[in-house]
Amino acid sequence: MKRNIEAFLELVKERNGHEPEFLQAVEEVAETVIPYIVKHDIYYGKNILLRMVEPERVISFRVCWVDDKGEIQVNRGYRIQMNSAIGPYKGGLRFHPTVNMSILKFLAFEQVFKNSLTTLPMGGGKGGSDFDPKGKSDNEIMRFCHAFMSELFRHIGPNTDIPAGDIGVGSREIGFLFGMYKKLRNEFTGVITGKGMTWGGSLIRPEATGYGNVYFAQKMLETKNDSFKGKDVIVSGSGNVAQYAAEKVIQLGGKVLTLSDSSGYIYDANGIDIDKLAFVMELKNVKRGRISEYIEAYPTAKFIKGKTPWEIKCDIALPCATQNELNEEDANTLLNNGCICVSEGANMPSTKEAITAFHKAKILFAPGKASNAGGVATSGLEMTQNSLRYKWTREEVDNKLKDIMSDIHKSCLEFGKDEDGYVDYVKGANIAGFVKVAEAMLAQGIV
Ligand SMILES: NC(=O)C1=CN([C@@H]2O[C@H](COP(=O)(O)OP(=O)(O)OC[C@H]3O[C@@H](n4cnc5c(N)ncnc54)[C@H](O)[C@@H]3O)[C@@H](O)[C@H]2O)C=CC1
Ligand SMILES: O=C(O)CCC(=O)C(=O)O
Repeated sequence: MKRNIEAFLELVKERNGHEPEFLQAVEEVAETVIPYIVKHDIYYGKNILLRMVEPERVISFRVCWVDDKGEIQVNRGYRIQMNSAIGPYKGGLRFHPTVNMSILKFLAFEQVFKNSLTTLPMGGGKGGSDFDPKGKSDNEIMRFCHAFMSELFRHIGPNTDIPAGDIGVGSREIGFLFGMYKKLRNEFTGVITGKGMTWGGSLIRPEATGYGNVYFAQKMLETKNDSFKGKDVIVSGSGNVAQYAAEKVIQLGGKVLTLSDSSGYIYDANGIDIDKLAFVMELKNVKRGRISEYIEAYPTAKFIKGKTPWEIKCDIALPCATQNELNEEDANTLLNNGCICVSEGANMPSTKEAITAFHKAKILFAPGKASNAGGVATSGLEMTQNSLRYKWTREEVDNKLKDIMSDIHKSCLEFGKDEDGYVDYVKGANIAGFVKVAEAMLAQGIV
C-alpha cells in the first residue's frame, strides 16, 4: 500500500514539483483514498485519482487597468476548471498578492471533494488574481474587477462555471464582476453567487461558511454529548468566515476570545460579544481597517503583533484565515492547553504535521473541505433559487444549510470511523467526496 501511495505521489511531484500547496493537498487525499481504491475493484486500475489531479482546463490571462494616478497596472488572472464530472465548475475567486498556480490548484482540487460532499450537483473550480485590494479605492477596485471580467466572461456561464467570493472578494467585488458580465453577455443569469439581496442573492449566503463550520463542529461535539455552551473558543481571521463563525458561537452560548488578521491577533478575555462583533464587522467590511484598532475601542483587550492566536487557552479552535496558519508547534500548544475540538473554516489552515498531532491525540478534528462546505452549499442553493426565479426565506435557507452540514457529518462517519471507534474526519471526507466523483467519471468514460 505504502508503495502505491509513494509511486503515485512521485508521479504527481514530477509534474508539479514547483507547486508545494497543491502537492500538500494531493498528498493528504492520496494517503486516505488510495488504500480505499486498492480495496475496491471498480476503482482499481482506472487511474481515477491521476485523472482527478490534472485540471480539465487552466485559463491564465492578462488584466490591465488604470489606477487613480492614471498609471497602467498589469496583473495576472486565472481560472482553474478542475473537474466537471458531477456538475458545472463551481468555486470562488481569490484576490491576494500571494495568488499563484500552486495556491489556486490546491484550492480547486479541495473544491472538487468539498462540492461532492455538499450533496449538490457541482463540479470544482477556483480562480483569482495576484491583485492586492488592500489600500485600493472603490473606483480602483471597480476598474480592476471590470478588467478581470472582460476576459473571464468568455470562459464561464450559469451552466458552465459559476464563480463566487473568497479572500479579497466580497459583496463589493461580486457586484462589479456581475455588472460587467451582464453588460458583455446581455443576460441576467445566476452566473456568480454571493450576489446582493436585491439582485439575485440568497439570504444566509454571507453567513453560510461561518455558520456551517459551527453547525459541523456542533455535530462533532454531539458525538461526545457536548456542545458550545460555556466553551472558550478561539477564532483566527476577521473576514467573512471568521465574523459569522464568531456570531454563531456567541448565539450558541460560547465565548469568543480572539480574532486576527495578517498583522496579529486581538485577545479579549471578557469575550467578544455581539456588540463588539458589530464593531469588527464595520471596521473590516466598511472602514477596511486593521484588527489592532479593536483595542482603541475596547482598551481592556490586548493586541499581539505578528502572532497567531493558538497560544491562548481554549476548548475549541476555529482557524478561519488562510492556508497553513496552524503548524505542529501550534497544534501541540492547543493540545497542551486542553483543546478538544478543531474545526477548519479556512481551506487547509492546518499543516500536515498539525493534523497528525490532532489525530494522535484523538481529538475532534474537521478538515475544511467538510466543515467549511456550507458556503459553497448555500451558493448551490442560490443557483437553485436563480433557476427557479424564486427566493426562499432566511429560515428556509438556514434549515437547508443545517441539513446539508448534518449530511456531510454523516458521510464522514460512514467512511471515516476507525476500528477503535475514533472518527478520522479527514479520511471520511476524502473518501466520501471521492466516491461520488469517481462513479460519475466511470459512467462518463475516458474523457
Ligand atoms: N468566503 C467563503 O464563502 C469561503 C471561504 N473559505 C476560506 O476561508 C478563509 C477566509 O476567507 P474569507 O473570510 O472569505 O476571506 P476574507 O477576505 O473575508 O478574510 C480573510 C481573512 O484572512 C486573513 N488573512 C489573509 N491572509 C492572512 C495571512 N497571511 N495571515 C493571517 N491572516 C490572513 C485576513 O486578514 C482576513 O481576516 C480562506 O481560506 C477561504 O479560502 C472557505 C469556504 C468558503
Ligand atoms: O461559494 C462558492 O462557490 C465558493 C466558495 C469557496 O470558494 C470555497 O468553498 O472555498
